[in-house]
Amino acid sequence: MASFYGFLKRVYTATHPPTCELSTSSTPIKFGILGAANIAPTALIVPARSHPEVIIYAVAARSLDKAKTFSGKYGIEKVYGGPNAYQELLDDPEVEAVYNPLPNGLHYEWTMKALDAGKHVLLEKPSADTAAETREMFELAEKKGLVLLEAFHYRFHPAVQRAKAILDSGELGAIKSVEATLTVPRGILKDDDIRFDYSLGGGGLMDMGCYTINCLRYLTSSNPTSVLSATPDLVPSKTDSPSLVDAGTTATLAFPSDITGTLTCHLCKPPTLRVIPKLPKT
Ligand SMILES: NC(=O)C1=CN([C@@H]2O[C@H](COP(=O)(O)OP(=O)(O)OC[C@H]3O[C@@H](n4cnc5c(N)ncnc54)[C@H](OP(=O)(O)O)[C@@H]3O)[C@@H](O)[C@H]2O)C=CC1
Ligand SMILES: O=C1OC[C@@H](O)[C@H](O)[C@H]1O
Repeated sequence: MASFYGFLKRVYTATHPPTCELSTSSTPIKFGILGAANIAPTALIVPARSHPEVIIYAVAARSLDKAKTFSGKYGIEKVYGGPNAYQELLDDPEVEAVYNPLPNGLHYEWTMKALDAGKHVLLEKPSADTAAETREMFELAEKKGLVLLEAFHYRFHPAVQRAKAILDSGELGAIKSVEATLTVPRGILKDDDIRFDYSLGGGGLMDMGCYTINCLRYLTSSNPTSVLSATPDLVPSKTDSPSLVDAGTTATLAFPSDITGTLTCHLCKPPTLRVIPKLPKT
């Protein structure tokens, strides 16, 4: 009972973190946000309130009204709105770091522009549509001495780090197989969500699947060598052309040392009560 109470308390504190005074001893890093995205308050604006070393200084949105409403709601000082708003934010010399929560298909373009403008970037996952684009972004950041970080928050969770430490210690013996599952229950995402739009880098594997692939690679400390099987559940097409995006995918990948990794991801999974990790079949 005490641990359940502790769990509720941790969830509450995570969503309602304490606020703090701005640091007087150092100058906080000024962040600008590209797009008034749904995820921005949860991922950055609210958590930043308990970090005196960071200030959310500016937001840019394609509509000035939307940008103003957003900045008013979250107390953001500087507002950019209209078709050139993103570039205007990047041109603002006060902005030192940029948060890029644009649709996946725009990550590469605006991260390259932000790096070109000399800004550090916190980039939403998945970093880009292709490995080549991702490499280019990280190479540019390195060349310019800027920080570019993909927002895989799960990598900072103590539970994941503990699981990794146990596996790395060898106390369970050699890894034989790893499973990673991440799904969104049906009915949460609307049909017009960016996640279902191929032209914006949508798809279940791109959205939830990027976590599961990342997790398999992280826990096995290796990269897959081949795809043993992959079964997409395609979003029904609204036209005569075949659907280009998956709502979800299940795949098994081969890793070095005869390890297999199985991933399951889905954006509209029928409701399930399974939230507790299950033990592997022996
Ligand atoms: N790390 C995490 O836990 C999470 C990460 N994400 C990632 O964050 C990103 C954004 O997700 P989410 O906040 O849910 O998405 P939203 O649809 O809420 O936000 C996307 C933003 O992109 C801007 N945009 C620019 N061009 C377009 C376009 N052509 N069509 C649609 N939007 C456009 C919009 O900004 P404007 O205001 O200028 O109109 C909009 O606010 C995704 O990459 C997603 O994978 C999402 C949720 C959780
Ligand atoms: O963490 C997340 O949860 C819900 C997803 O759709 C989102 O894009 C993802 O990053």
